Order: sequence, then C-alpha cells, then structure tokens
Amino acid sequence: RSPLSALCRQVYSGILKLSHRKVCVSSTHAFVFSNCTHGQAQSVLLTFDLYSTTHASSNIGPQKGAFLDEIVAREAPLRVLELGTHCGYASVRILRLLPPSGKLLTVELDPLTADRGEEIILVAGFKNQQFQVLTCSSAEAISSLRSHTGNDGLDLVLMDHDPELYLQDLLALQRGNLLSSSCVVLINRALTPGARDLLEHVTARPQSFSVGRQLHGLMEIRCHTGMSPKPQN
Ligand SMILES: C[S@@+](CC[C@H](N)C(=O)[O-])C[C@H]1O[C@@H](n2cnc3c(N)ncnc32)[C@H](O)[C@@H]1O
Repeated sequence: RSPLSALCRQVYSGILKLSHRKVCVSSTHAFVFSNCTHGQAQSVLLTFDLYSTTHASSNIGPQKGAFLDEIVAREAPLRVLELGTHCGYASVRILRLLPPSGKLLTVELDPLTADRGEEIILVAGFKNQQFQVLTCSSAEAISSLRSHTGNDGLDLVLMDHDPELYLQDLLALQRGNLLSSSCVVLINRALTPGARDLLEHVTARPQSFSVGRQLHGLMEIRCHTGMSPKPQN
C-alpha cells in the first residue's frame, strides 16, 4: 500500500471516529454480535478491533491487549477480577488465556452494559462456569467477593473502571484479605490525574508494592501484602 493511500485511510478513519465520538454500547455490541464468528474468541476480538477503526471505543484495544495477554500468560492466574466489564473485550482476552480451572469475575455498574458484555463473552464461546458478571459498583462487588472466591485469593486484578476509585478499591481488597500473595494489579489510565492517589500510595510503600512495566497507561503493580501462600502437598 502506498504511503499516500495509508495517509488517506488514516484521515478517513479519524473523520469517522470524530463523527461517532460517543461510545455506544448498543452499537458496539450489535456490530460485534453480527460480524464475528460465534464460538471463536479471536474472531470476537478482531471484530471489536475492526469496529474501533471507525468508531470511538472504550475497550483497552489491541496494543494494551497484547500487554495484558503477556501478563495473563505469565501469571497463569486462577482467580481474576476485572473492574469495568464494558462490552467484554478485555474479559474475552483474559478468558482465552486462563488455565482450565481459572475463573474470571467481572464487575459492571451499568445493567444494560453488563448484559451486553455478558452476551459477548458467551458469543466468544465461554461458559458460565468460567466467568461471572457482577452487575453492581466495584465497592459492592468487593464487599461480597468472598462469597464468590471462597478462600482463594485473587491472582490478578484489572482496574479499568473509574481511576478516582482505584485507591479506595485497592485498599478494600487488601482490608478484605482478598489478594493472593504476590497478586498482580493492572491499572488502566494510570497516567490520568484520577489515578494519582493510587500511584502515590504504592510508590511510597516499596516494601508492599513493586511498580512494573507500563504501556500507554496500562501499568503493572505487584502487591506483596496478600495472603500467605497455601502449603504445598
Ligand atoms: C473503560 S470501560 C472498561 C473497558 C473494558 N475493561 C475493556 O477493555 O473491554 C469502563 C467501564 O467501567 C464501568 N464502571 C464505571 N464505574 C464503575 C464502578 N464504580 N463500578 C463498576 N463499573 C464501573 C463503566 O460503566 C464502563 O462500562
């Protein structure tokens, strides 16, 4: 493809994005639902990515998605919490890389969005034993989390809801003793002013947290304050 045609495509896609500025859950859902191959997680993700070339989108997208994939593959987490399901893009990315006994709990405040997100996760081929969508605020979900996880701590948390709530939700997870030893917390939009409290909190406590890599505002933080490891048989 010539540089001129690549430039034209970029300008065209920019104009389309501007004309569809508002993120629309229903239209994202309808596009993915009718254009992907049902039962194939990879096709669902590619269809989301295709949609976001011409429309505004709230999901983490393919670049940060690949960073998330790397962390999920490396950690092989058994219990994952996502705060902010939206249409299910990151949920599908996570679920396709979980170990067979892994489970994702994903939390969405808005009931319509939660329904749409859940439908997309099912369309991608995942079963209700592998995930649960909790339709409530992050604070409510954290306060009832023990009833979903039992004694298992969370191995990975993706915070992608409201940066202003990241610190209070992290503290609530710690108070509830809900994090496994060496849990990884990924925060999206880490460089926005809303996330500043959380960053100040973790960087001031190097004995409790290690700040890892960051890509386009998706930042990895390892918490050393979780439950002690289970005894090995
Ligand atoms: C940026 S989108 C999440 C994108 C999703 N993680 C992905 O990459 O596919 C943020 C979502 O968080 C939800 N949200 C905002 N505040 C919330 C809260 N306090 N508790 C739970 N969900 C919340 C919004 O309704 C929205 O759907």
